[in-house]
Amino acid sequence: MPSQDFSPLALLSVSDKTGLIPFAQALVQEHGFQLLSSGGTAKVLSEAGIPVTPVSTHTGAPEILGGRVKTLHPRIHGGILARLERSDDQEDLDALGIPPIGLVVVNFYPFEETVAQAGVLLAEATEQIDIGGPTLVRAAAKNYAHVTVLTDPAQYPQYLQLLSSTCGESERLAFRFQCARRAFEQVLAYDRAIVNYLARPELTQQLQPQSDPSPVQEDIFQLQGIPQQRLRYGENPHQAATWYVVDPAAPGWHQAKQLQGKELSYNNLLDLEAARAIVAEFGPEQAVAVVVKHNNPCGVALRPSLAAAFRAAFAADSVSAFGGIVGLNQTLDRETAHLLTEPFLECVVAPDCTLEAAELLSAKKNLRVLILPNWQVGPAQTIRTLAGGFLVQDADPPQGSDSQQSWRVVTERQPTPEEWAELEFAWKVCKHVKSNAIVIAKQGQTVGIGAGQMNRVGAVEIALKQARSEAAGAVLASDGFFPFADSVEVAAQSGIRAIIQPGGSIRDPDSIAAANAADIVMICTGIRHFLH
Ligand SMILES: NC(=O)c1ncn([C@@H]2O[C@H](COP(=O)(O)O)[C@@H](O)[C@H]2O)c1NC=O
Repeated sequence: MPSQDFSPLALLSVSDKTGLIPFAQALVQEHGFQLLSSGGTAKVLSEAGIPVTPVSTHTGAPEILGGRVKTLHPRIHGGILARLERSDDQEDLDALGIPPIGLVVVNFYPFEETVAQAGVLLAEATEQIDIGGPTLVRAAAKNYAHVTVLTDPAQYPQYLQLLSSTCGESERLAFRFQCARRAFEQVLAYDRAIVNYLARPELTQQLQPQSDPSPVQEDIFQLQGIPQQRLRYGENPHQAATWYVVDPAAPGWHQAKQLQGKELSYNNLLDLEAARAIVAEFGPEQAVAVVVKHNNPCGVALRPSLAAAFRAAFAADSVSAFGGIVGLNQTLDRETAHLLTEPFLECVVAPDCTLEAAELLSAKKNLRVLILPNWQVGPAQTIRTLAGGFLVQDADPPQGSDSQQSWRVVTERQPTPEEWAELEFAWKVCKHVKSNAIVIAKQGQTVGIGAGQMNRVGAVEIALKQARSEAAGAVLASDGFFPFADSVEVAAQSGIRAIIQPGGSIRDPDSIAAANAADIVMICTGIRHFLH
């Protein structure tokens, strides 16, 4: 019998008893182990004539709750987890008379096999979730410095071979470490099988009536970010802020190249993202420019050239555009750069920039100029915090299911092709204005925007006031339905000729009647775009 430099006490607790008897025999007869075992395992061993102490005898605590608690005892876990090189751990063991355990042999209740059978009830499957086994395995794996953990009968011969060999402690430690890693992998796979099973939709029906009638079915949401930049401050100077990136390899602002200008601020990043999202509503075929202020667009324009688009977007509300953030969807050229150098602007972002344009812009040292290659790619989900948690929702996608094909003309007059185009433009912009949102547009340019109002007619009035005489012959978009006919009536008085809105109010007929009375075209999209 080789001499031992580890505890010869082994705990065997296995559901799959394959190879158990010869292995246990070898442990006892050839290597001098004393065996501890849980009920069923102890029975098999003693029937085979192998000396074994039941865990319940060792702990003085009987197995209870029909086997739900067998090995969960400090006399077991203290013996497994003790760091034998530490005198304080040793003192604890001595004080309580706990012998260290050097080998733990466990395999789990066959959960996967159980749930693979047809017609297994949730209650039956739940009983097959092994608690004590993974606890033993995790404890032994954690203390790999002193304990060997075997989780598969296929490991038995290899372990016996190691015991018989003359190899040194470093090789034994390497073996224990490898077994520990394998053990944690098995625990992980076991838990994954449980999670997958519990996610089966049909299980909800099997829940007892006294259980929660609306259990949360979602998986745990894990949010992890890599710090990209400690920002100078947050929304206000007294708020600390950091910018995190979820996946450095995926498209996003971390891939933007800043050609010049001061460091990006928290508010710059928010406004840049708002500008990107608006620009992403439009394809690259036609030039689009947007000026964003406080996360709302104050001017958006669609034109054959980028310079013309910027000129129109800026002119849409040149008062608000002061200090704005500009988003462009085409390569920033010399002509556009020239226009950008005139007003005071905070940032400009474009998918690319010519050398000439970059040179011109360099005269405006403080203007932040960014090149964002994958500007169409936005987040798939959005996240907002609240006391005690956060909310996650799918992003409102650009050019999603909301298209002309699904829209309905609800008025007597049908839109002309030009009106269809104008309404589509206004609708796309309106989606990016804080609710209640109203956008008035004419010839591919916003002329009035009512943002973040607490009542819809108030937003209409603000937008009309800003549009002034331009409202005549313009189109109007509303992000939510009209609760009353008043918004349509006010719009009609200013000469609005077409309206796009989701529809869905019980008073839709009133709004439609008001539109018909004023010869206004109205489209109901069937989809709304609140933005809070
Ligand atoms: N509850 C406990 O304390 C506990 N301790 C060990 N087991 C598991 O019981 C099985 C062995 O039981 P038995 O020796 O009674 O056949 C093993 O799969 C082992 O992972 C337990 N069972 C379930 O959690």
